[in-house]
Amino acid sequence: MNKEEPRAFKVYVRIRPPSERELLLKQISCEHYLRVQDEVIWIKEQRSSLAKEYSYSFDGVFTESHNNSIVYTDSVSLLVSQVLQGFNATTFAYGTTGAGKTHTMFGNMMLEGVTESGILYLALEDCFSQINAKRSDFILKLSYLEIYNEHVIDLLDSTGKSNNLLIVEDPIKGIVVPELLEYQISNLQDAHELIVKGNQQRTMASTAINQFSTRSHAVLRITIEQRARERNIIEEVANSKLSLIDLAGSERGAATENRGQRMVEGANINRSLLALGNCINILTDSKNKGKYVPYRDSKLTRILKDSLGGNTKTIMIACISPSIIQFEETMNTLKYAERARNIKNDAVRNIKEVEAHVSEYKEIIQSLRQEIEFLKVQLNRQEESSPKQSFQTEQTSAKSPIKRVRTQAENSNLNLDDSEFDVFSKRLLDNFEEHWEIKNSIKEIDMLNQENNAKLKQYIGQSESGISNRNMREFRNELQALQQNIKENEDMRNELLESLYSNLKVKTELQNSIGNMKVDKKREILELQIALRNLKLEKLDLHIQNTQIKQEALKVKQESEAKDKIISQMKSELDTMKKQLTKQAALPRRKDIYHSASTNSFHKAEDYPKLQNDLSQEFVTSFGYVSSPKTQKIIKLSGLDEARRARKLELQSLSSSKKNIKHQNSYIPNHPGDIDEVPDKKIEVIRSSSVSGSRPMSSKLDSSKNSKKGTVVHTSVRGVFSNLQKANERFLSADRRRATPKEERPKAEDTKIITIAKEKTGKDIKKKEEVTKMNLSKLAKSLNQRILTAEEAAEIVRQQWRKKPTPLVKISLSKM
Ligand SMILES: Nc1ncnc2c1ncn2[C@@H]1O[C@H](COP(=O)(O)OP(=O)(O)OP(=O)(O)O)[C@@H](O)[C@H]1O
Repeated sequence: MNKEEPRAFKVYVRIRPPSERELLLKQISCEHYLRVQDEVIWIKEQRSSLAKEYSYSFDGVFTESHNNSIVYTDSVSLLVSQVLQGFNATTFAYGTTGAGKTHTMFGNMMLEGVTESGILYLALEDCFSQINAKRSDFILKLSYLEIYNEHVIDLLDSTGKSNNLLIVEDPIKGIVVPELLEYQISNLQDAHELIVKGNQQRTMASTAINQFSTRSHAVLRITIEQRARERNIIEEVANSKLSLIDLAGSERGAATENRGQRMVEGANINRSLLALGNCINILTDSKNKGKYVPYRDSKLTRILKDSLGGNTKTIMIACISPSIIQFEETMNTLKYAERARNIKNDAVRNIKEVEAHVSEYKEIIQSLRQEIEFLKVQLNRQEESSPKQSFQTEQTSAKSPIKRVRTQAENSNLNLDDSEFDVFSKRLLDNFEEHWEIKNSIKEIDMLNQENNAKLKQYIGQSESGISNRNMREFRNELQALQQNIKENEDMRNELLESLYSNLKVKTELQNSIGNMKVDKKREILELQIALRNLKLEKLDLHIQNTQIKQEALKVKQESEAKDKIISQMKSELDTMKKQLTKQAALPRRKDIYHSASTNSFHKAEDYPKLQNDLSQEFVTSFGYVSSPKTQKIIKLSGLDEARRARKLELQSLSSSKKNIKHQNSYIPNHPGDIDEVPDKKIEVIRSSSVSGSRPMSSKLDSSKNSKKGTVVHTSVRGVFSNLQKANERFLSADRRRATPKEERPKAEDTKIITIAKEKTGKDIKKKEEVTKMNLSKLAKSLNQRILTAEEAAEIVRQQWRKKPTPLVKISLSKM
């Protein structure tokens, strides 16, 4: 089993051993029906001897010979260490009823005399032993809930009052159930006691398939707060959560033979598993980016939202039966599980979604508040009005689209007994909550489609401006998928609007019934229940607002820190620039020193590293003149454009002060120190550039003006000399610019090159760089010049080197 794979969503399959009943009824023939090969399961159709065999691949497959301990070590154990590093993690067992989910998660803890611990217990054990070995302080809290018939119930609240809790998407903590009880645990024993307590409350029943069938989804959650123990370490707090989930089993009505309450449970279980399947289907297809994921379709998918498309490392253990009778169910589970492997958990997306929800909540709560107000007004009105005003039609509110039609039957005073009242109250609150969920879903779709439409605009803009090198087919597919998703989101929105309409109809009926209630006390209770729900929402709203404010404050703080960093960077750049300018002002003096230090105008070899350092700085600042594309990029990246501009101005003023310098043959001096001292001596034309470089084309052409014979245009120097040669070139380039009067500066020459190149090659050339990209030899030939080979150039350098024992290095070629 590959434990090191970085995927955040992994799927394992577990085949349980055959039960006594299955063996008795000879429903097992594993060798023909199910085959396991490493991480692949082969399943054979049973219809004929030529039946097809299908294969499904997973992150691991466990067979009947693997007990819970092996399953844990090879799959979930890695999650525990990750949770202790600060990651969120979830493990859930999935499968049909009786496939072994509860056994996998709890072992036979639910039964008398535990013989095999489940993954949940093993994970906690591991957690505590790892914590003890760590040098941090941990605070562990445990909560335990079940989702039964679409209600969230706190299994640790023995009063039984926490039976319909709200699920909220907290901007920081992710999915939470704020009213859920959390108990701090400090050892395994504490955890065990709480789990046993919770299990006693869990809804279980006997079905035709499973004697101890769990009829609800159970979510055990451990939240972990971690602080470094050492005092000298900056205090960091890591919060993470480990969720261990035992899902209720999917089931076919016919197979379970369920009736009455069991059937209602089954329908709800199937509904939530169907919703889970729908979410998985959308999340696993890359074409579905931007498509609405209906997490709100069930409480299960709401709770699992973090674990499916969010910032959580998740392991799904799909449990299957070895019985041939379960062929269809096993096939479905395997298909479902293999598909789930493609889920990609994406932390960034999750955070973004959470942020978007905060403002939505406020609006929805506001509208709910208005509705409750309306409800209260209606109740008051009802009290005031005579009971004999029986048949009437009225508008519920100026803004509300619902027309309230009261039937005679409704008007006959409602006298509910206590159990009827409870059912009524439950219907009312369910309706209230459904309303909330539908409205949230619509808001989410609207937001998503807003984003999608903005993307669509971008796509269309792209196609209008023409996609140069992009694969057209790929582009069209993406565009099509986006359009399709927008449309499907719209369809979903329309469906939700219909549901909202039905919800409002039911709500109107319920409101009417409240109005007709005979016993004032009961009416009051209902009113209070609604008010309570409303208050809870307000509390949540405040909490979310508070979190949002904190987040914004944090963002502002981070932004201002980033700004401070930029400012200090800019300051240090400014300092560097100032230093360079000071150096520049002192340059004539430095030239004198260089010159007088060596009678033959060359520097001593030992001066070279220092010189090279000085030169490279000058080279950078005289960027406008020397323009190797790589250097340009580096300079741009380092943000020195500004420095360059300032430097340019400085150079301009320097060169204008030298306007009177007499230049004899070429604008290229032999050496920095030569300009003032030896204006009349024969000046050597210095060429140094790599063939592929874009540098001093201007000098080449200029020097070739008077020449008919092959004047050297380019020399190519490689090997040991190339670095020295480049440094020399930089030196000369920087100096050349300073020494060259404005009118002779390469800019004009660049234009000249381009013009000549254009004439000679017939190509439309706009930039100097383009000239170098052209066939240089062709250009050189047309200009009656030739390019030196690398060997020739190297030889020239070697000769120079031999002649002068301590040269800086330069390639000095006389004009022919
Ligand atoms: N790996 C296993 N080893 C031994 N017995 C197992 C194993 N898996 C399941 N069983 C047994 O099979 C029966 C059904 O298992 P379990 O209750 O775990 O199924 P389930 O998938 O949770 O069903 P439901 O969805 O109805 O709750 C139980 O008696 C259980 O002890």
